[in-house]
Amino acid sequence: MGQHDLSHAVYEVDLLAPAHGGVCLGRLPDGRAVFVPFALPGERVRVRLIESKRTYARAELLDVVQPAPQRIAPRCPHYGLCGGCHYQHTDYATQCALKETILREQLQRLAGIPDPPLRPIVRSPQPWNYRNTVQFHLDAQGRLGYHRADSHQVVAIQECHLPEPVLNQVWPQLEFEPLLGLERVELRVGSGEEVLLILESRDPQPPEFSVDFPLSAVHLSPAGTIVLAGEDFLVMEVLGRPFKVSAPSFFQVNTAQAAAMVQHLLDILPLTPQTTLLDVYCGVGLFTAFLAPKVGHCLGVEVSPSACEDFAVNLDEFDHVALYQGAAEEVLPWLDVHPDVVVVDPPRAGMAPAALEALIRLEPPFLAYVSCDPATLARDLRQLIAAGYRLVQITPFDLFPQTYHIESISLLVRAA
Ligand SMILES: C[S@@+](CC[C@H](N)C(=O)[O-])C[C@H]1O[C@@H](n2cnc3c(N)ncnc32)[C@H](O)[C@@H]1O
Repeated sequence: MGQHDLSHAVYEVDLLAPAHGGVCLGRLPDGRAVFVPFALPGERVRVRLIESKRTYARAELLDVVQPAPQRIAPRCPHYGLCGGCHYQHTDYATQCALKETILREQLQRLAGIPDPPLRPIVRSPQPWNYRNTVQFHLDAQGRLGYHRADSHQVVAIQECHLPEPVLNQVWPQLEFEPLLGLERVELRVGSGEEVLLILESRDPQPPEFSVDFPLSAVHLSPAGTIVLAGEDFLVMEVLGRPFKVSAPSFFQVNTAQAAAMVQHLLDILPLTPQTTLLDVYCGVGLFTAFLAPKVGHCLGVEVSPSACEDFAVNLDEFDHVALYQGAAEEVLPWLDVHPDVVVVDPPRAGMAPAALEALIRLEPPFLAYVSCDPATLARDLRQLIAAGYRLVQITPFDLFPQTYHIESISLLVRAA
């Protein structure tokens, strides 16, 4: 609490630009930046400060005094309270335009690229009901909900417009006893509409639940995986190719957009039978499976034991594919290969410094950086550019409509 702590002070501000994180930038009377959620550039809004720092403040939206023409009524009654969606107050075309603007701004300001070679965003074919997976938390009464924005408090929900329709048939039927100690309840749907329920807790004892729907169910705890019903995996199909995805393994949540990203990698990467390809953070082998047939030699790096097991099944037909199980920051420094093409697809935190440094030492001529966070992408691009790489193009893919998340694929080439 310093001299700038003006918590609860109310202001009327004009919003100037969208910013990363689902907020809009305005200026307080003292010139400091203020970030406001659920608003649009060009709007005049009344806000109350919730955090006040020396150089910036964060505020909650009280009223929209002058709305932007792009403002629409949100579809969901939980919008604004539930932390899952950030852009339901505007149409899908505007959401996509906001994401392009934000990505450009992050690349300019954080990566130091004055004129980023940004391609148009690839829109999600479904702006609603596109998620093949959904993760809930339980409130004290055992009801399913999501975290409130910026909080771990659970908002029980009655409807959600992001999961695929099958998931929306199943989750309202799930019933749990109160205070079960479950950390997460996840539902996934496979390409054959089979449903997998994943219950996560620290307690090794599987919880009781009831549902009137044929599904597979597993319990994940530090003690391991217990199959409660059916299988412990799903089959996800992308571009006609099936992928085994076990309960703890990562898979892209928007299947149609996963296919678009695979196709984009096939289009932009120079792959020949002489190419050595390295796929870092390869998961269950989504990208590797489509790129491997084009190259002479292929290596994957992945830390999750479950994803590695799935990778071995999914890429079993290829003799020229090898997998290193371990953290990229531990595997890459010891790798004795000279890849021609590298694909990296790190988690939101971006690449660990040791992984990025080791990657630069491998000197791949071509690098595709698949990112789900523009800020950590920009940070890593700055280092790659300093090491002699040039950003040739970057294409955003909207994997997460109604939310602020921005996926993108950057193509970099190394100066000779
Ligand atoms: C965004 S996912 C991408 C997976 C895959 N490319 C796909 O599209 O399905 C990131 C993957 O990196 C793995 N991972 C996370 N941290 C890692 C690390 N330090 N080293 C290697 N893999 C890691 C995760 O288990 C996950 O499978």
